[in-house]
Amino acid sequence: MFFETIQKQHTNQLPFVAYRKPNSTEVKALLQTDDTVHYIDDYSESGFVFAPFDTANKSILIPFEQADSLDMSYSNLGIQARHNEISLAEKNKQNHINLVEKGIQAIANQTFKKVVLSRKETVVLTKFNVVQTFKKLLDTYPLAFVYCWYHPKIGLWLGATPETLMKIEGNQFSMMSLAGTQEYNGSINVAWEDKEKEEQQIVTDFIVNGLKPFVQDIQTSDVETVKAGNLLHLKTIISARLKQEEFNFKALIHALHPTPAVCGFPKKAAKAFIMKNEHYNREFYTGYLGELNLETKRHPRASKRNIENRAYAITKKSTQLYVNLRCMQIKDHKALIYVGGGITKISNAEKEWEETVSKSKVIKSIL
Ligand SMILES: C=C(O[C@@H]1C=C(C(=O)O)C=C[C@H]1O)C(=O)O
Repeated sequence: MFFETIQKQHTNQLPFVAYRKPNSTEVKALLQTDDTVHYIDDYSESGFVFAPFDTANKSILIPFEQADSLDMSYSNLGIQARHNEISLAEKNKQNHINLVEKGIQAIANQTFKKVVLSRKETVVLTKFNVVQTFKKLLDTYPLAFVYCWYHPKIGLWLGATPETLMKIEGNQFSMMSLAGTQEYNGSINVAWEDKEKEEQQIVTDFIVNGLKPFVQDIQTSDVETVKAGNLLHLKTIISARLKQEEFNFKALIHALHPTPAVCGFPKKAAKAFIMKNEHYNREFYTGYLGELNLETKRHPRASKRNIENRAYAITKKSTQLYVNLRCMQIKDHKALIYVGGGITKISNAEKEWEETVSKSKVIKSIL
């Protein structure tokens, strides 16, 4: 029923999102009942947010109140997509290498310390089915946040991202610093080079500094190696307590998004370089998505003698946002696959190209 309903919603050209959180067997969906485009204004809204890279553009909301919600238990069928070798257009390669070299030069000129440079790759689809593709992503990437998002006036996006932007529950707050990439070759006990360590440290430092006006008791975990599909990354979790529950969410988002995991440092100079030199529009790639101000009611545990307690429910608000990576947009019978990587002064352009090729396989392998 669940997948048929999504299919029907898509056929009827009505907005929806279907998603599964990392390591979970619950797949949820929100189905909007008309095709209005709802925008985020001050982040007090509640619903599923779909935000672009560029904060100059608006973030879209599927409001919980104006959508039917569905959920189902879905377990991994163990189907693993094959990582086929794909022939690559040489033109893409030269363009990306030129872009990365320009970035390295700008770092040498001290315009910024880090920049994340990306590209878009097109795969022509001979056959495509939205539900089948979503299921393949669910089966292949159980540890990722897997989603399928559709709005007839905006587009169709699917992805399997390894990166959490932020989680807020009551006044508990956490963010992930994820950067540095190498191919997974059977073990996560690997050594990392200085280039990867530095680019990840830049993200952690940026988050810790940017958070200071909003939180207290900041704690930073040890740096860990994590596996995401065919890749390994470096990860740190930064946790803290919000100074107050009614904080300025809009100011927090503007201070932290886009982080140097997807943009660069300092943010303003790196973003200006991206806008000027990438020569394509990232749209929602390297934006973020997820549940915003989801209210859940929990009944306190009542003892047998204390049945009347059950009448009281505690309402909790939670927000869980993910960075939109390892994603694609489906448009005109084509899959547009978005991939990028962090550049520092010691980057090697050829290696950066290969990193984007590895990242593109996450999506290509399920097409
Ligand atoms: C930009 C992407 O990924 C980001 C960049 C990484 C890197 O530079 O090593 C690693 C993880 C992500 O923070 C992408 O997947 O397109």
